[in-house]
Amino acid sequence: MALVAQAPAFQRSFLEALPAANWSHQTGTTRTHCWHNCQRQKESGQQLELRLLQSAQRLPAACARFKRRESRKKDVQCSATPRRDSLEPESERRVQEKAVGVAKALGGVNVYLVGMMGSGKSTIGKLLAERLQYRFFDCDEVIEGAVGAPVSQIFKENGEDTFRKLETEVLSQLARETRSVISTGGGAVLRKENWSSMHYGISIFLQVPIQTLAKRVTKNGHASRPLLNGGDATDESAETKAFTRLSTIWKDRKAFYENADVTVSIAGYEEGEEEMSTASLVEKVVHELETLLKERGVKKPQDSTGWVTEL
Ligand SMILES: Nc1ncnc2c1ncn2[C@@H]1O[C@H](COP(=O)(O)OP(=O)(O)O)[C@@H](O)[C@H]1O
Ligand SMILES: O=C(O)C1=C[C@@H](OP(=O)(O)O)[C@@H](O)[C@H](O)C1
Repeated sequence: MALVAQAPAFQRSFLEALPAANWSHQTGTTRTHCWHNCQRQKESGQQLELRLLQSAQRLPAACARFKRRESRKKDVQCSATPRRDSLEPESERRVQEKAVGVAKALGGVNVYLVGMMGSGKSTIGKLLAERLQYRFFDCDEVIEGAVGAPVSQIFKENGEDTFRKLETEVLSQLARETRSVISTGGGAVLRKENWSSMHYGISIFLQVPIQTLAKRVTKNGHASRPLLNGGDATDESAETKAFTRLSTIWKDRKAFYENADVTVSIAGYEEGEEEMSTASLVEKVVHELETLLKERGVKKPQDSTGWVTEL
């Protein structure tokens, strides 16, 4: 336990939270896995502790890398291609003006996006961050950067519980940031500790009909979403299977998502009708944020020239 005892507080709690002998690590260019290694090599407890310490140390570095990368970005690249219409010039002017006012009124407070997998947290999060002139973090990507393995692999080889502990650690670190939009994983709402982090900021629940989610995740393939049990995206019934699985997950999580400060729903379009464009959705999110700030009685922010932002 020597290394654990010497580690700084955050790393100590992180190390203690992780199940022993259940971790992924890199050796040179070949990724191997502790669990299998332990079986084969019967590694000593100290070697394992060293590995865990190294992984824990990579978390702040992964957050920092993410921060640098995002701040360098000029154009936001979305992972797929949802309709990203530009708004009419007048709407564009109005929403941008509104976003400036909202960002001032937020005073650096973080915005967390929660919602089911495929609800658009990453896509909308990046665009919202652009509008607010905030940085953008995707929790899953920060975890993947720290561990050096995709989420699906962490689930498969280390188990969901280990992933959830990492997710909690990342959220607690990101809560120390300011002026950030944070896209959480779909299951982040399940843990009370995560809400302790998210309650430092404002949480927005992106509510999307299950049928739409099923279509989106099937189109994307399930590889990156282990909870959908790796259904084959080319299988004709894949969407039906995804719908069934997502419906069960939704039933278990509905109440947790409803803890969010704001709900932005894209329900309301009919079968066959096109999905709401991302630009309109971000406009809606900015509007809901403004409404919330007004309800909370946030004072109209005033800049040094005495100009008052109209909320
Ligand atoms: N408003 C939208 N209209 C159409 N497709 C969308 C929209 N928002 C997201 N998508 C698509 O849905 C999929 C899942 O989006 P993503 O942002 O990765 O969701 P999440 O981060 O919540 O899992 C992606 O292929 C994305 O392009
Ligand atoms: O719903 C969930 O429990 C999960 C959602 C995923 O994130 P997205 O919501 O970004 O797909 C990812 O964190 C992991 O596969 C677990």
